[in-house]
Amino acid sequence: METALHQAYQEEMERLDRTIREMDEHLSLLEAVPRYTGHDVSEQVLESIRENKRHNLAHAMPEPYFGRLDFQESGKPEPTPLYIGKFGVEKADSPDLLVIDWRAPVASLFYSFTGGLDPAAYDSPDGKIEGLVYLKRNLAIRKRILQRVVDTFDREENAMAVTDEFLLYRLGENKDNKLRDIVSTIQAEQDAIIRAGKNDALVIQGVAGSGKTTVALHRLAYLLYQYREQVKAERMIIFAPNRMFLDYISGVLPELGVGHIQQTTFSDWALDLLDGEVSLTDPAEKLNEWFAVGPDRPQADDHAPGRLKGSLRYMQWISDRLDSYERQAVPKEDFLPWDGKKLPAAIIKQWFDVENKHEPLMKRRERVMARIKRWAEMELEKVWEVHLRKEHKKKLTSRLRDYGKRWTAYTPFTFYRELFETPGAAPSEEPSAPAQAAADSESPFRLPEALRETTLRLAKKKKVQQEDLAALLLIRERFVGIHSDHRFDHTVIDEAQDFSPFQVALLNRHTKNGSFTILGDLSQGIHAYQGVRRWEEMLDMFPADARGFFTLNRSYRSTMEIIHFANRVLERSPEPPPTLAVPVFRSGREVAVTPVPEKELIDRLAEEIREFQAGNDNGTLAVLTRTESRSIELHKLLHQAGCGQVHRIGAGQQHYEGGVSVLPVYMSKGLEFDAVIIVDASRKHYEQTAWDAKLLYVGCTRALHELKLFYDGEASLLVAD
Ligand SMILES: Nc1ncnc2c1ncn2[C@@H]1O[C@H](COP(=O)(O)OP(=O)(O)OP(=O)(O)O)[C@@H](O)[C@H]1O
Repeated sequence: METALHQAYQEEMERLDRTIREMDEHLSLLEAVPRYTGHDVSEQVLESIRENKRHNLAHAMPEPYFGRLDFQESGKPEPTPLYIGKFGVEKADSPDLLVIDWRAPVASLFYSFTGGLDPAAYDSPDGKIEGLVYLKRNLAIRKRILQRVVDTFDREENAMAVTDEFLLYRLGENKDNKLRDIVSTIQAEQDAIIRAGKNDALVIQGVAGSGKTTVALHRLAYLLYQYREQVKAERMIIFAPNRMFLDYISGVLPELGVGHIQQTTFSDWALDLLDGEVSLTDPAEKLNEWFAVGPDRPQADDHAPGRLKGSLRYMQWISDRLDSYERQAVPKEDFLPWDGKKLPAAIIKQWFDVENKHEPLMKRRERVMARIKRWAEMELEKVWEVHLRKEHKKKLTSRLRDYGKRWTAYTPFTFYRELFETPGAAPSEEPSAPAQAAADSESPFRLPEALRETTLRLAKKKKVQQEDLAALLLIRERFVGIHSDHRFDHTVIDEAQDFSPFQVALLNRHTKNGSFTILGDLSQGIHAYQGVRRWEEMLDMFPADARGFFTLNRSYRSTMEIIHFANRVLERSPEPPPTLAVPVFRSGREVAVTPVPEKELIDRLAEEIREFQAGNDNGTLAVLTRTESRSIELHKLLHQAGCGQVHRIGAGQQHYEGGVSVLPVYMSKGLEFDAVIIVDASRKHYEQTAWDAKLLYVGCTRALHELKLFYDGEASLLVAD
């Protein structure tokens, strides 16, 4: 066995030497060709191919490949060793490949092959290709030096390695402040998602740490490679919960050689489209209200404002209002440019309804108004008497102005605000167009009076809440349409359990062919006042033959001890989930639930932080609090206790710095830390409710290697022995 390993190592060293030499030579040849900057199109194309090769060679050189698969295609005399890397690399003197891009069809075998002597197959552009796998080998190369060789399958022994040594090695590493790529250790169930067809809306339910975010980013890189003629990076978009999270994931795509993909939050994107017409209320206010401790917290049921305004019924209600407005927008009176001349209302309506039918509403209004003016001017030319014509002209100008006033030009916000002006949406004496429309509707949807009042009160200050944004964008779409710059080839929604069906339906209108990757975890649905309860709320929006539902149950982030502990928290919830996370076989320290009286807390935390910093150079540690005010308090006290650099993460945070951080649990969602200390894990702070269980679950599953919980008084029933 030892000799076999030694031989394999020797063989791979030689192969690596040859590969790097060839790559060096190839790069030198390409560098020797002067860069073309002229206007000849075919020369430009050749230059861009050369530049792409230079880029790939330069980026691939330090770690040219990470895997080898010996595959004998049916009908071929012998197996061919295929080397798989982050970038495809051609030989200098032929189009043959030295290294195969991980996204190429044949490379899928490296990920999907899980052992056995039976033929394996992959989908190529020419159809299914079958053959036999002889060897699957992982290789770690760092800075051009071969460091490890691990065979996970050898046909002669017909055995798949029991544990994926390579995966465990990667998972055991400490993490810094950025998420990393996983190309060398993508698992079969993740690969199936990454390579799923472009024109499907994929919804992925994955337990905490199952690689959802990572997989979604790899999927983007795959789509760009596989459908390079149809999708462009600039027309792909990732929606994430906050800017700090975007900063945290920002390294993965460049590592995969992919740039220029739009990355935003739904609020930022919406406010940008609304051209600064409205602003949002401070999100911290809402978070503090929803995440308050004890009876002060509002009920997060279907009547919560976010659930109501995020529902498809609300979307329908807005849409009905717009339909009604469309039916009634044209004034009912004829247009009289001057006494004795008339443009019948029926004709104006015909211009609006038929001739400009496919234009958005405000454009139609503009066009029809211009046409009325043209008509009147032509009529004016027929008047020969000069002084009469002058008089008519004057009249025309003022009557056009009056007519325009009767046909209000709304902005998305002014239209939306008017919907809330009439109590109970009942018609007033002189109803405005939207209020009249609201009254006319047969839709059974009624907005609760209190919500109407709050919305109106804020609107008077030109403020809205996050849950109003989808409605405003829907109105905007009907008023001015969607510009091609705002249509996406593919849309990723991360932490989608916190998105509302209305938001997804709206994004669907901006996304070509329903091409989506929607990922989340219902067990982490801590924003229950706005998010979904069941994935069907989103899935049902897409045609049955153009959607896919995947589940990821293996958790890669945390040790077995942490996952088992976090699972127990969910099991003690009044609403336990149907499936729990399955950890990979990686063992670490036991989770500690320790009583720490309040007066000793700061000293104890300071000691933990110092100990951690002494043993972990670039490690990350998080102190997770139940509320934001508590994190402000602890941050200050730790600072006074001389704890050095401790970052506080609040609602408006833009960057994640790594190191030691203090933050409320709800802000930690999506992030991960080498070690986590949850403070206030007491009965008072975490009750045995479904929501608190989710909150605590999120906190526990942020830890990679070590988890501690401190409580004062009685431990929460969710974690007590
Ligand atoms: N196949 C893999 N190989 C190596 N590491 C992996 C693999 N899959 C996931 N990981 C690691 O597991 C961790 C969790 O990944 P990620 O954040 O993408 O999961 P998630 O499902 O989005 O988590 P959460 O829902 O808890 O935010 C990351 O450190 C990631 O690098």
